[in-house]
Amino acid sequence: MNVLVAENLSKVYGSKRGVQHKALNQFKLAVEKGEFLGIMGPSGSGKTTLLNILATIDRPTAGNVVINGKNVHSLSKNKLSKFRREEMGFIFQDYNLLDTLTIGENILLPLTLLGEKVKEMEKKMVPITKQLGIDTIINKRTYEVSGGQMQRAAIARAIIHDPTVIFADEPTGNLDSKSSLKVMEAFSTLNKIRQTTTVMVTHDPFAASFSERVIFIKDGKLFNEIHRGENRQTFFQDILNVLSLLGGNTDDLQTIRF
Ligand SMILES: Nc1ncnc2c1ncn2[C@@H]1O[C@H](COP(=O)(O)OP(=O)(O)OP(=O)(O)O)[C@@H](O)[C@H]1O
Repeated sequence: MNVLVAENLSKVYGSKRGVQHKALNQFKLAVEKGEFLGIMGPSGSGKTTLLNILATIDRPTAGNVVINGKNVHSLSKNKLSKFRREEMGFIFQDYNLLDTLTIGENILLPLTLLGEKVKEMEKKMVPITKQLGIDTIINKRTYEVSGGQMQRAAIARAIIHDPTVIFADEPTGNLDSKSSLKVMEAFSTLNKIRQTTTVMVTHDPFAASFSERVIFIKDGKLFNEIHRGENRQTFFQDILNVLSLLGGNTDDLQTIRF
């Protein structure tokens, strides 16, 4: 069953000089329930534009996004805010945790906004923080924990209200290779256990190799897509092969971790 469908998405940006740029061109995408999808492509290919439109942060020039049967860009402002709170989770490169709250309070934020009882909230938090290996740091502040721990807390926050879909934007962008491994292992395991649909944009082939399918974008269009088999290492090599065919910004390949 598809929980996220994008139909013929186009995005045209205008420039000050009146020149138009087509960042997305009739883009189609269908994501199945529980799938972990990676989106890759050279700098400027349209990844962020696509993620922002899917996550309702930006609007398409043409086309539709249907999540859980709802045409999200046609919802009223109030209905869209409610939909975002209940059905979406977000993970950002720079974690976006609030420094004034403890790690636990940050994780519980989506449930606090939904008005859940404290006991219920804590019951939900325990298995998730254990799974992510951050159950011992919930009373700490952000400045007392590492980047990897902050990103695992951000993952817990994104998943705690059981959203229909999680959108992740470069989740390993600020992490070293050891932390990236821990974060991606925990993230993909949690995604499998809870069957939470995940859409992740990344430049990092190592992070992408934890997805079940990777789509590659070039000039606002689908360039290729590959599926993971049993072996993550083989998938990693397959991703590198497509990236070398794709060309683009060679800086992207300098961050590769083997
Ligand atoms: N607000 C905007 N106004 C005008 N052009 C834009 C705007 N946002 C993006 N673009 C252009 O649209 C194209 C796609 O940009 P986008 O940020 O989606 O690419 P990307 O694949 O995410 O790149 P990167 O990997 O560098 O983040 C680029 O050519 C970019 O310059």
